[in-house]
Amino acid sequence: MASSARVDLDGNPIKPLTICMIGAGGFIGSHLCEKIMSETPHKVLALDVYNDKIKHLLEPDSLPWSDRIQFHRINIKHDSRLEGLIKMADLTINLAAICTPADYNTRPLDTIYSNFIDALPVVKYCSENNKRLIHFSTCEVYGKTIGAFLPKDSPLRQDPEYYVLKEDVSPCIFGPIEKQRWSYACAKQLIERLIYAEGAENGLEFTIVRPFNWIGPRMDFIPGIDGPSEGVPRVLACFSNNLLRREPLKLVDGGESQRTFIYIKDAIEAVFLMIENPARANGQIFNVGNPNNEVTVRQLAEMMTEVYSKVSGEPPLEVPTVDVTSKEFYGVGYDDSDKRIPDMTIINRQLGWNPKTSLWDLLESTLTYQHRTYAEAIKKAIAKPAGTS
Ligand SMILES: NC(=O)c1ccc[n+]([C@@H]2O[C@H](COP(=O)([O-])OP(=O)(O)OC[C@H]3O[C@@H](n4cnc5c(N)ncnc54)[C@H](O)[C@@H]3O)[C@@H](O)[C@H]2O)c1
Ligand SMILES: O=c1ccn([C@@H]2O[C@H](COP(=O)(O)OP(=O)(O)O[C@H]3OC[C@@H](O)[C@H](O)[C@H]3O)[C@@H](O)[C@H]2O)c(=O)[nH]1
Repeated sequence: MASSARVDLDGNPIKPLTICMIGAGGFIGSHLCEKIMSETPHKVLALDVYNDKIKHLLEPDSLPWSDRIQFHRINIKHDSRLEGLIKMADLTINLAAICTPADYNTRPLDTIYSNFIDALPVVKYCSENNKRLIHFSTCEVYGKTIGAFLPKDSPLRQDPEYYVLKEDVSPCIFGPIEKQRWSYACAKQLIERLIYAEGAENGLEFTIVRPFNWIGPRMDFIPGIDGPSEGVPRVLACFSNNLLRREPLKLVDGGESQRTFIYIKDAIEAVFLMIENPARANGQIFNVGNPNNEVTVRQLAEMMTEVYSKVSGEPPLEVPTVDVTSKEFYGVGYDDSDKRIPDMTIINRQLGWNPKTSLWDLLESTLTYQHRTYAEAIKKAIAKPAGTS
């Protein structure tokens, strides 16, 4: 229910905002728009090249929030309407980016342009027009952990000092230039530094968000169903696709890398607190993740296999996983983050936020969605003889 009697964490009333959301048609944007429409009186100017994931919020005109959301089909690379839309808003949230690892080493130029060059005018227009900016960076700016460089049997590898990632302490550790995987992380790091400098020198009011593997419904695409057959999405969609097609899940380089996964709905709560508590969020860089949900990619594959079997009623495959090299899977120039545990001190102190959902529970609701949304379409696609349309 939209209500104008909302209060912030300090008990002050929150005035209705106009938010210019760039990349609103993506995974995170769609969840943010959904919650803003159903729970607040705020208006959204939704900018993206696509709107499939927010169609349900735009049509029909009779929706209760139809006067509070406007879609603008804009490519921010070249559209003179961008500054005008930023000027119309109180706050800009920039989500637009190429952010799938399969692109970082195969399309490094597009990746660097998208994550750095294309974000420049957004930062400039916010700064020049005294508009607040919430910019989406990434946990990848930390790169590898210090612990990754210790001998395998070093007891220091167990010491959190060597692996927990802290916004104001941890270094950013990337591989060599020929490992083009780091094109994304490096571009994101430089735009963070630029935003920080705009804050320091020109008084830009900013918040930087570093998401740690947010997952849930509507993430990426299922190859051959609502995205290209040869496309490689992020791991949730890769493994969902394998499960839906009853193929073994592919473990890159043994599936030894570790990640912490957070449910999109928990993470969106954190973004809401940032939106509505500018005095506590301005000038801050926030890790947003769930340190309690750590697994290796192999463990993720095993858990997803078990959960999918439960929600679909289909028995798991006898051989549920298969090993592939990163060169086979991603091509030359791939590299990986070894481990990603977010430190939560700053977000706890500033916003009092904590994630809630366990990995099992978030996989259960997400895979239920994947099964309901895609199982029939996959069956039809598989039944169709090759070459027919
Ligand atoms: N999902 C995660 O776990 C995660 C982790 C770390 C960082 N992030 C960051 O969060 C942001 C959003 O991620 P997401 O998971 O929603 O990705 P997404 O790909 O689903 O969303 C990005 C959206 O930006 C749009 N976009 C890209 N370039 C554009 C352009 N030139 N003009 C207009 N629109 C453009 C895309 O069409 C897409 O809808 C990105 O900046 C990403 O780097 C996400
Ligand atoms: O089929 C697959 C897909 C992926 N993987 C592995 O699973 C791990 C996670 O892969 P993801 O595709 O989710 O991407 P990563 O976690 O490496 O990076 C992500 O991190 C945060 C964001 O900035 C981006 O969304 C993305 O860069 C990697 O180790 C990858 O090699 C597999 O083993 N099999």
